[in-house]
Amino acid sequence: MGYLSCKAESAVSVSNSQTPSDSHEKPIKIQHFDYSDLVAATNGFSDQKLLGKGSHGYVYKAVLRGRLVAVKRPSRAHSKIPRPTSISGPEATNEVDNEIEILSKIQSPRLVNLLGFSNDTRDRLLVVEFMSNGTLYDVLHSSNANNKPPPSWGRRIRLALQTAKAIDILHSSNPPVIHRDIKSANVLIDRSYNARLGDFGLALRCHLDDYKLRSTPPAGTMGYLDPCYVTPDNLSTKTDVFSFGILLLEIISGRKAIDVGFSPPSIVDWAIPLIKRGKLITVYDPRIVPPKEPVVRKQLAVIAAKCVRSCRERRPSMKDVVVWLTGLSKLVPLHSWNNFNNPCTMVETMGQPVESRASPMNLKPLGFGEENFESMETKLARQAMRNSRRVYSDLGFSSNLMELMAGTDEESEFRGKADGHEPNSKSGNRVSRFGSARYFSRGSNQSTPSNGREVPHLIRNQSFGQRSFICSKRDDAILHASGVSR
Ligand SMILES: Nc1ncnc2c1ncn2[C@@H]1O[C@H](COP(=O)(O)OP(=O)(O)OP(=O)(O)O)[C@@H](O)[C@H]1O
Repeated sequence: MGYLSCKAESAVSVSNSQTPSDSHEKPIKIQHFDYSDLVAATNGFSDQKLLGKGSHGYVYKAVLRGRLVAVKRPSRAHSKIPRPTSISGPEATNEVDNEIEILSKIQSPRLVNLLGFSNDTRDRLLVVEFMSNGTLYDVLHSSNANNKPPPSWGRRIRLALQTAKAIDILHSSNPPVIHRDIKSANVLIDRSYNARLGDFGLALRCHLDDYKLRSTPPAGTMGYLDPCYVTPDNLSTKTDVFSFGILLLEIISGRKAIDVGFSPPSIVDWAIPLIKRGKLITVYDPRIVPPKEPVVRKQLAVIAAKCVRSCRERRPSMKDVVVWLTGLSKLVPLHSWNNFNNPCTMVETMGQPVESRASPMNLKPLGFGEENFESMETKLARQAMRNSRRVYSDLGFSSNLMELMAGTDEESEFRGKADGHEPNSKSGNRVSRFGSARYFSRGSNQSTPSNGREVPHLIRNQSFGQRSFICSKRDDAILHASGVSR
């Protein structure tokens, strides 16, 4: 096939000298596979081995050298035509070499990593890590068809965070990599239900002033494409930030980026006016109860709104997004996404939808490749969870929230509320901290150290004594909750 180039070979030699982003993972040595071995491993590219079909070609399941892998084969029929749902970028034929070139220089547990490619230059095949749990698109939009419950909020935030980390890794590499095709169909779910970013066919690895960037026509997928990206020199990392914002809206709402069943069909045109008017509940996926914690509800929506700002200079960096989502992941109870110890008790305790009980997403133990989210506080929180306690952890998150919610025109409707939520504020909202909780009685700035006493249940014991959690304003209280309660 005419699209083959020697770029892949040179990329491999570079790759072996690279260290992966996560030092605990062994670097993958990119291998050359005999074309005939790949044909044999896919039973001659049989339908039984077919995992899926994209606009660039077909993906097959195979076992190679004792390892389960995915083999990507560009379609000749599609090799010369643009992606059907995409705005045309480089020809599909170049995407294979592009993917090899990019992925051989960057490896991470947050990416669908390249394992090798075929040595036959007429039919270049990519061998990448096998992702056994489909795509984020499937998780969000095919759960009804598969008779699977939609993912819990804890799970969704975690998938969003892992995707954000993947993009941040790309943007932080030198030279930066701009993915250009961030979408839920390109986020794959591995065997431990972690999100991994894949499909680097359109990615560009270059500095912003490189000729390569300035000479590459805009590309991406309709519904996710940054409206600012109309000429090559408009490309920046903020282009990916916009697409991530769309993906986050998709995670929040459970609706597709473009869905003619909605008016307006574009998710951004539909969701952002609702968010600006403070109608957050309307934006949340109707299939499950929205996140209980108002701060989570607000902040998820605000992060998405910030990412899709029309002025790209005002969009956050992916690093900011990672920090914010990390804060949120710590506010959402661990057991809504890690409830394998006693799922039923936890689901009932937390008032999460009952369907979560049956969810393999929720019941599957987190295993190999799991992100190490366990700071000291979350370890304590996990311990508390085993004792059927409710856990929150803020880890200084409140200040991020203030920064996030205040000070911008777009979020002005949140500003008043955010001010009222300031920790230790005169409004008397209490603050508690795990292990050394300080209770603030309503209407008082006097605090009392907890000396390790247990904090009563925030929601159930609404009339708990003088040192209450101001349960009549429990939403406010939750905002700063960082303690453990029974
Ligand atoms: N590494 C993988 N492991 C398991 N399944 C995969 C893997 N990569 C892709 N697939 C499956 O193959 C399908 C097609 O993937 P592919 O990347 O070719 O296209 P896409 O991203 O869905 O669409 P497009 O190419 O238009 O962006 C995916 O939807 C997924 O179901």
